[in-house]
Amino acid sequence: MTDQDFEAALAARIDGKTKPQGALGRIEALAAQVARVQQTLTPRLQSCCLTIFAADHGIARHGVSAYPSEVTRQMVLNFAAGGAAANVFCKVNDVALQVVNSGVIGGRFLVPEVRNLPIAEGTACSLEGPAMTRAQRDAALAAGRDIGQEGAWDAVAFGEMGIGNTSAATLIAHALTGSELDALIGRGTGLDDAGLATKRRVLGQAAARRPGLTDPDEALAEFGGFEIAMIAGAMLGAAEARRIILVDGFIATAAALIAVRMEPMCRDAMIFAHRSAEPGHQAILDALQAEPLLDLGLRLGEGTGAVLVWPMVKSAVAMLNDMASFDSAGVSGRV
Ligand SMILES: Cc1cc2ncn([C@H]3O[C@H](COP(=O)(O)O)[C@@H](O)[C@H]3O)c2cc1C
Ligand SMILES: O=C(O)c1cccnc1
Repeated sequence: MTDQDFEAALAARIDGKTKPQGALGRIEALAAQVARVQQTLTPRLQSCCLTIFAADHGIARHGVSAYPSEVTRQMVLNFAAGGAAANVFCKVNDVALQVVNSGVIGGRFLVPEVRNLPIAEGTACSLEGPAMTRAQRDAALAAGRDIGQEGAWDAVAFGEMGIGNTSAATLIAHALTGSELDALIGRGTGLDDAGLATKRRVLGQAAARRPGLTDPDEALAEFGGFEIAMIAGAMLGAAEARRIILVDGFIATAAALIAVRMEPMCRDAMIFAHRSAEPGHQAILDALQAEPLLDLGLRLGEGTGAVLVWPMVKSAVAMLNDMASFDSAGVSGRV
């Protein structure tokens, strides 16, 4: 079947369902996207796995977050114990969850629920030099790519935990979108006005080290985090495996922009879940020409927003597969 024939058959199948044409709005577009990714008019969308990547950030020593770096490790143990927002949302929505130590300060985790794949115990501080070496970046991308391809999941979501990672994502967004740095900086975990002023000063100094940087590989090494690099790699791997990728908030979307700049085709597999309350998210979404499904004022990360849209995407595919057509149900068409 040619692409044109496939598109015509897909449109006919959706328009033939027992509803006024277009009446399921963006649910129809979602169903069509999944059909295109899987290259079938009868896509399958049964299983989803959220992988949360966790890592620490050298820049967090400079007062850019409302919380200390120790929270990264403490939250990983909370994920392992099942107590975080991401755990609760996964359980309710039948999404599997795994946690990866991409580079948390304090060494390996000794609980079986955490996969230890650390690149180092946190990045270097991007105020002083590159956050990671090129070798570390490439190792993180490769580890992520493997995770994006493993298993038999129909859909995947990627979350993150890393105190200071709104700073890393903001610096990446500045480099890759060309938006003014100040317009991208937000309060992250809830900085007060003094904290926000500090964050503006610190990020301004870090960005000034590499003015005019636009290359995604370079931006990732200069400003990234190990969790952000692994998410970008995982998205590349998942797209290659023709999996649907549910893209979470500000940090996950910054990783998505890196992945798309590295390999534009992977954009086709991405479903953008929600618009984060972090102000820089919109600029990244614009750069990706993405209109997210939800706008709930979320500003948590962990993959929480991505998991919330899983039932919606599954519903779209059920519409395509299970809903009756005018013909099959004997319902009269338009006059
Ligand atoms: C208890 C707690 C749970 C979290 N879960 C996700 N984040 C989110 O907040 C952090 C980014 O914000 P910033 O750049 O301001 O540090 C990341 O760890 C992100 O995953 C959390 C933050 C905290 C404090
Ligand atoms: O939208 C996000 O991903 C986000 C926003 C604030 C803090 N952590 C994550």
